[in-house]
Amino acid sequence: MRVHVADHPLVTHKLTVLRDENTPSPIFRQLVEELMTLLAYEGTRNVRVEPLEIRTPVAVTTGVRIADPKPLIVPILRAGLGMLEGMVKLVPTAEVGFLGMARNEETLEPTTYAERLPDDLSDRQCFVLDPMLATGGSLIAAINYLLDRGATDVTAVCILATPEGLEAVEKALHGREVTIVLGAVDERLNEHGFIVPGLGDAGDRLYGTV
Ligand SMILES: O=P(O)(O)OC[C@H]1O[C@H](OP(=O)(O)OP(=O)(O)O)[C@H](O)[C@@H]1O
Ligand SMILES: O=c1cc[nH]c(=O)[nH]1
Ligand SMILES: [Mg+2]
Repeated sequence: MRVHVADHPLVTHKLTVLRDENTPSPIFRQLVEELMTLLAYEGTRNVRVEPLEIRTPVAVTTGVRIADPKPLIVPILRAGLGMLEGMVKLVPTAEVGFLGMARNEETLEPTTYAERLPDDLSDRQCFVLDPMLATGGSLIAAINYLLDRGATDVTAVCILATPEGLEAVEKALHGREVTIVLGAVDERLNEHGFIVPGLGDAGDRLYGTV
């Protein structure tokens, strides 16, 4: 498992405002989108491209374009939906699939309540979006879903993670290679399965629910 933690003052600045309990939903949503765009820059470092010859007003030159089949972006509903716009801004030709997952707040076990993905993912670069990696249960379920469909190239982008969650994901992968791009690794998981210091419940803060 490759883990990349963004080390950039703009990310830390935006994260600080995001964590603040006084930040209202509209600003929270905007910041999640902006943070995603910053993390997408790192997350798409290995996006597949193919050569493309073009003519500038001065000369013919060879550049690149994003290769077919296009990358597949998979936001995990609900909270991952807040990251989608930030990602498609950078990769507008990507296809979008969906996984709906909810964690039981007592057992902390995730259940999958919705799925809309291509059947065969064997040749797709997949980008999973979820702001929170807490126990790791939801991300493990999402990654397993994609691997079971044949995916071999999976990158997860999360805003916050815990050391415990990262360890759980690595253990569950049994050596299969996945990349995880993060805004920050927080201190720990608390007894209620929340990230400390974290930002609270990302879905509730994005969508104004309590
Ligand atoms: O690492 P875990 O312990 O599995 O926790 C992380 C999950 O919890 C949150 O979703 P939640 O279940 O609250 O659903 P929501 O996005 O609809 O609020 C979050 O967006 C992750 O999917
Ligand atoms: O801290 C946490 C943990 C799981 N899900 C969240 O939204 N926040
Ligand atoms: Mg939630």
